[in-house]
Amino acid sequence: MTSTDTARVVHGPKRPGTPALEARGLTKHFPVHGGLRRGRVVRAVEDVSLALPEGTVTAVVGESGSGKSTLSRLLTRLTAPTAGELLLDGEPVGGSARARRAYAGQVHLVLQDPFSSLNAVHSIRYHLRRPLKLHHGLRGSELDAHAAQLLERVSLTPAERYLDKFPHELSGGQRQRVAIARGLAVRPRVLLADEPVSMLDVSIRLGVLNLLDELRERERLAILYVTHDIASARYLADTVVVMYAGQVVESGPAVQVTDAPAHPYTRLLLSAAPDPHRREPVVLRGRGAPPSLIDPPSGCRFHPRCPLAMPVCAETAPPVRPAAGDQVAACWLLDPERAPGTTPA
Ligand SMILES: Nc1ncnc2c1ncn2[C@@H]1O[C@H](COP(=O)(O)OP(=O)(O)OP(=O)(O)O)[C@@H](O)[C@H]1O
Repeated sequence: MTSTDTARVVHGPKRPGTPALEARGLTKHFPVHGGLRRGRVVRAVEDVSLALPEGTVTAVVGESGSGKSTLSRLLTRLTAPTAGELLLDGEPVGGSARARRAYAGQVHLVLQDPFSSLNAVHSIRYHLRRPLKLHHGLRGSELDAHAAQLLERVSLTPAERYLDKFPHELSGGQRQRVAIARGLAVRPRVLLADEPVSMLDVSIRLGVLNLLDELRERERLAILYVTHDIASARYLADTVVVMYAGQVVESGPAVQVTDAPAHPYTRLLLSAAPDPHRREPVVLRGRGAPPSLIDPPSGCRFHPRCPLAMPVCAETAPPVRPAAGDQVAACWLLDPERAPGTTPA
């Protein structure tokens, strides 16, 4: 592969066949409504192309404000894109109400805070029976049998112990499992998990990550794992996609990206030693701040913070280039003609 500035690079696990979900050139600009910058836009996500094949986990990592949540909301269609398109099983996703309902059945969002998605006044039985009724038309004893199966699929066993409990009677990890079980009731093919463990105690995070891994393996789900914690991304994901200031700066096999990062920003993320007790979004203090997404820096958006920046970095955005194998990065250091120690032709 040579410079890829003319061809669009699709980030995500490399698997033969059609991905369950694919994003092409997803872009989101939020209009600014008040203040001095009224009429301008926040460039939250810029031209992101991503493929999520079944049976794989793709992690999107980056510090606070890098656009991770906006990307996952674009993938759920909760946010309308400024540009770009989504393909489900290779077919462009339609805009009709029917197409939206079908999409919502296939692509499920797992929220950070399971409390916000479970209703305190209803039992677990109610939460699980409802989607089974609405989406699959189940009735009577079938409902309880299927609700119990859902709990077993998320390792809440014996199911009878949980069915009549209320959300507040469960631990955070158990609530997240119930929220995932309820999502599974609709039989999705894609799970979008946005910081699914960041609000849980450290001791139970691994259990929920392992559950996601089981679902990937056993049910062949395509999973997007959004996190600020690059160490957990390495643990769970096949592929890591690193975002900075709304753009993908690097992607590739998780072990490769975390063992031998090609982009200086990925190195910076890795050097901010992951604190497993961290609950708040990661901000890399002491090394400058992420840029304004209303007036992003010219050239490479990372150049004002980059310890290795060259003059070209402030002038021209770097194309995405191969680093090693399936690992790619958008950095001028990967250009043999620009890297330090070489003489431009
Ligand atoms: N509805 C909105 N209107 C205007 N700007 C928004 C909106 N939603 C997000 N943004 C802006 O888009 C940028 C990306 O935000 P986003 O929440 O996607 O980042 P993130 O990486 O998920 O951060 P965090 O980890 O803190 O949630 C930020 O500058 C944010 O302020």
